[in-house]
Amino acid sequence: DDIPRAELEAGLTHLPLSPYVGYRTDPDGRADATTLFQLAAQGGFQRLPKGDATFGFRDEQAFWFHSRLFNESNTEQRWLLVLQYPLLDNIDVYLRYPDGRVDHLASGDMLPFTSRAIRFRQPNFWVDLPQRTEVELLVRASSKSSMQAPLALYTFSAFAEMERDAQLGIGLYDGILFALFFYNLVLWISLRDSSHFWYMCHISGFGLVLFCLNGLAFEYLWPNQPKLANLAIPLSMCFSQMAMHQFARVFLELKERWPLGDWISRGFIYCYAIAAVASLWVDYRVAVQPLTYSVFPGVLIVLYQAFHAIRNGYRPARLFLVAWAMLLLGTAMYASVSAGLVSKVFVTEYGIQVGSAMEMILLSFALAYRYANLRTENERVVREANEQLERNVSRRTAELSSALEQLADANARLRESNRRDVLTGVFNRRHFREVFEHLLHQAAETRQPMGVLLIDLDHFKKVNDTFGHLAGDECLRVLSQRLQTEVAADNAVVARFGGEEFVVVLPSATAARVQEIAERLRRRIGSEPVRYGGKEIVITASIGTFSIPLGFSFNPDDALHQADDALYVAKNNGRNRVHAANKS
Ligand SMILES: Nc1nc2c(ncn2[C@@H]2O[C@H](COP(=O)(O)OP(=O)(O)OP(=O)(O)O)[C@@H](O)[C@H]2O)c(=O)[nH]1
Repeated sequence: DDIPRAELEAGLTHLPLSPYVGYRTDPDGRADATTLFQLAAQGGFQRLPKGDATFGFRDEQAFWFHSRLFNESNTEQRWLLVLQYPLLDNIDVYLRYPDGRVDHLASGDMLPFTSRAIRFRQPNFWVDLPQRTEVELLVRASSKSSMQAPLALYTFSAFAEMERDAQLGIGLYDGILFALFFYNLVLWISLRDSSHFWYMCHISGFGLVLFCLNGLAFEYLWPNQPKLANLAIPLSMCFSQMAMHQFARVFLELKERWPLGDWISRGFIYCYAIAAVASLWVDYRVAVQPLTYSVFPGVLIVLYQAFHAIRNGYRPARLFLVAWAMLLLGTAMYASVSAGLVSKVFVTEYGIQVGSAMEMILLSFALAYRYANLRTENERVVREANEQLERNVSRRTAELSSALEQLADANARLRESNRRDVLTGVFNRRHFREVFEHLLHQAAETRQPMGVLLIDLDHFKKVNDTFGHLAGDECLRVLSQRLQTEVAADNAVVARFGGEEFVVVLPSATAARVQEIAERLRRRIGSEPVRYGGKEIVITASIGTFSIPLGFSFNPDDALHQADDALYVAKNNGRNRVHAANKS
């Protein structure tokens, strides 16, 4: 019998019972207290493994714990026995006093909350420990959840003090979660970014799981519905895991950035949806055990997704990864306790709270960072679009003004070609008429003399007949060039008047000057034969001139008529000569 008895010395206010507890498994759960008290007397109980009542998921129907309590000198006689794990289904406490009396107390989350000594999230019992009396404690615990039965004795005041601190911690934690929840609710409503919505789901799912696990959900949400309290654990686990994967999908933009990772997340989400529905029917243990274990690969895959995103240059994933590492640490610690891998100490028991609180806060930062990132990205896109637009506009403007220039140019050329005779390049008759009218008007106004010459090539029909029409064309071209160069110095206007007939207007020229120029032109035409196709074509011209007397005003038709008459005389007088209308 090497398990020591728990001795309550004077001044002691609380005592964890693990070092003083022996345990025994009850595979079919049918053993009764009387038998177990006998077994205890025979040393049939073992010390706790690693000195700690944490066993993980076990197949045995029940566990029995035995301890001898001896109030040696403590003035406090009424103690609170607390079972510091809220998820045990049934707990039976038997106290055997020296006089043979056995008290039986029952609690656990399969009984309504009111069965507890104190309304508190962990099962608890009043235990009378009179001074200098050994009381035997026998506890039967059964659970479909992980088997943990850390027992402790508290005086009422010590319990109140301990609980104050614990409630403060829990309040702080839930306060952080509530604040982040509502903060992101506001962000979601105002920004309409679904990542905030999934973050809220992630927070509330996670918070709900912890609320169930630490017994507060049973205490505050459904104190009289033990069944619902038990069902809430697998359901909230499924919900929190679905929200976690969905949040990761949205935050890390997996659909666009890593479709395979997206598919894996969706796979997890579908599995949890099925598990949630299944947990309504299947046994609690069957549901919770795989769910607890599935948290490991689930969190790891999200961790890997974050790594993947960082490797592909997605900056917001960095903070996400740090946040996730915190959660991973906390979750791993908690799950390890549940699985009985590590003992229950502060860091392992509250690691999940600390880790997840850090995670939630960091994720909130990550969301803000992501938002800022998106905004900068949007601004960049808008700026680039604007720059592109400006470039396009100035290019189009340049194109347009060049087109306008070309058009103006083409218009000018068109206007010019409208004035010119196609064959010879000198002004055509229509333009000549406009200019002539203007010049006549100007001459009358400024009282300047002016001359007009009508030049008709002699026997041009014969040229065509002899040398061909193309040769005739060449003659017309060459002669009109000669006319132009000959009178260029006199500001003269040269135009083709008809087939082989030209007209020349000489502004400011006196009658003598008109005669002189006409004579010069006639000589120039006749003196130089036109060369075409190796042949020399001699051409002469008859010219009729009309000098407008000073101070007289003529209309174009009358003036031309005068010149034409003179030309007619020149022709009749034998051609190749000049005749002035004014002389006749
Ligand atoms: N090759 C060519 N011939 C032209 C053109 N325009 C008119 N002619 C010819 O010029 C000739 C003018 O003939 P007519 O009016 O009889 O006068 P002509 O033969 O010059 O005789 P006179 O004027 O009396 O000396 C015609 O045979 C027309 O075919 C042209 O653009 N090119």
